[in-house]
Amino acid sequence: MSRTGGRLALAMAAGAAAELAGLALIGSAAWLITRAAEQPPLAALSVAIVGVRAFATSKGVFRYGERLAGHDVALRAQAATREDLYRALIPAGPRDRHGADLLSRMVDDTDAVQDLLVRGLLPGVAALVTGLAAVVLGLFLLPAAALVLLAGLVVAGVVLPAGVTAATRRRAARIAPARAELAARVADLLHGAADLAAYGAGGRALAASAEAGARLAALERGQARVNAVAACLGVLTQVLTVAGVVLAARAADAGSVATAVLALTSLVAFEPVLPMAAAAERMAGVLAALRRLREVRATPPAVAEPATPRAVPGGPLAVEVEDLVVRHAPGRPPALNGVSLALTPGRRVAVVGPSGAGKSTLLAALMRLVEPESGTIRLRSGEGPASDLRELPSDEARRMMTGLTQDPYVFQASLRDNLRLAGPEAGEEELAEAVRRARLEEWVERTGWDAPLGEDGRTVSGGQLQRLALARALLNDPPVLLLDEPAEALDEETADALMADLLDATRGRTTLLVTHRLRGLEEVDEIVVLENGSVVQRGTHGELVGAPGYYRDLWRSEALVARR
Ligand SMILES: Nc1ncnc2c1ncn2[C@@H]1O[C@H](COP(=O)(O)OP(=O)(O)OP(=O)(O)O)[C@@H](O)[C@H]1O
Repeated sequence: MSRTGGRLALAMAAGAAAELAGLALIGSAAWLITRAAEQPPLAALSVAIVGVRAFATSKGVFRYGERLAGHDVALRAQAATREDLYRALIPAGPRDRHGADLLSRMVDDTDAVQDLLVRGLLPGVAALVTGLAAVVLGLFLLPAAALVLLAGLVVAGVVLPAGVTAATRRRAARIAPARAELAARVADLLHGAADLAAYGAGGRALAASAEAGARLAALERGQARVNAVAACLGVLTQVLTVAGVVLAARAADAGSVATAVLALTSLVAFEPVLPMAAAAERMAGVLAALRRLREVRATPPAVAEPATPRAVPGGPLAVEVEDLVVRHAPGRPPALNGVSLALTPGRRVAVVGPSGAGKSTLLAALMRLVEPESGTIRLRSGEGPASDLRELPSDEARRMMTGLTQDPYVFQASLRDNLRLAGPEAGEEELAEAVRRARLEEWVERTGWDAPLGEDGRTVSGGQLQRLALARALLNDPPVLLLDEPAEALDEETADALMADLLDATRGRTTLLVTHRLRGLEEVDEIVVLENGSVVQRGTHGELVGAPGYYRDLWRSEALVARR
């Protein structure tokens, strides 16, 4: 048996033993009290007295053991499920799923795994064992009473839970998505607070959240009503069964001792059985949650990992992109349509083009975040043979070619830790050097290395954010540096200063720079102009401004803006 199986068996055994001890405690106590009323010699009661003490103590010990082992196994199972989800999500990427929905799956739905064990399986086993034990005891004392008890237990433990399941199955399947919807609305309210306030749309967004909340509340109220009715019916069944047992004992003239033992053990036998109706309701939700988790696990990875990965080439790397075609979804026009370019060690290539031309898609293909439909990306070190990027493990490929992403994220951590993310081993000297090259030292001097940076980087200006991201990229120092729109969303002056510093800092590094601004590109070795996923022009800045086309037009309009 696996270790988890062993722990589960231990928890089930402890739970059943605790319920059995409870049953035996009540049975022996009932026998002791009624027998004592007949005033027998004390010796006739001594075994029962010891029994009562032993059962009372052992019940607590077994209950403690069950809680310990049960929660241990449940929390381990929950942790393993979360780990499994992370593993499934990392290669798939967050592409099609809303963050809040994923978070809700990660938190609420994985709780379901815990409930499956703690509120489903373990109490179910304990209820079954206790019910059977009570019926067997009844059979020895009075078969007719045992049959009444059996009927009552079947109603409370099987019929009622089945009824609850039937009444709530459809609603339960809607609760998890409704909770995810509410989480998504609340996340929108939080993250979009500034935009909502700017356009006076806060009221509508709040109303939409309130509606989502009301939908969830209505579903949960419906569930709660079914639960309440089931709980009432359960207690009614318990009372009627005990009354039936007493009547059967009276009719058979069983005597006061046997009647008391039968009545009280019947009463206690219901204790673990009654929560089964509520457990059935929860199990319907648990099954829906498990289905949602399966969906996430079944998300195919964004890129296929090689069956037999090749070793990553060492030393300075050349990158050869040939006839690359990338389509984001079947049936959509290709985002890249036959792109070829070469990056040789120490050279800088800039990719420019209008919005939607495919620039970010090219970087995504280089970072192995999307699977090309055709064409190749090869890495070559020195005179050695080239390796196809697809033959390398994808995280190794990302280690070789990475850098400044389009939306750099600032973590809620100190400035130092935000930088260390890209170089965990970096010493103070290296951190200071990266900060100096990204021209951030003045800011760092002012704020200090340990200054906490706020959520979503709101304490950081746009220019500082891009420089922070550049410092990270320089610290990480990959063989091939990729820079995606580093001057995006900056004002002219800040963008000019950043581009000048960036071109300074990347001199002599193998760099692919995606940009929508042309100023400074005199410095790069080659410029590739992309339009509609294809290379329409390539050359140096001097060559491109001399030829009609997108580059010259943009250059002229930039010059006009600069002159104003
Ligand atoms: N994840 C995606 N799923 C579907 N289509 C996508 C995805 N990412 C990009 N596209 C589409 O692919 C095309 C190229 O997009 P890409 O982001 O590469 O352009 P870009 O040149 O980087 O644009 P920008 O300068 O605006 O960032 C666009 O038509 C875009 O709508």
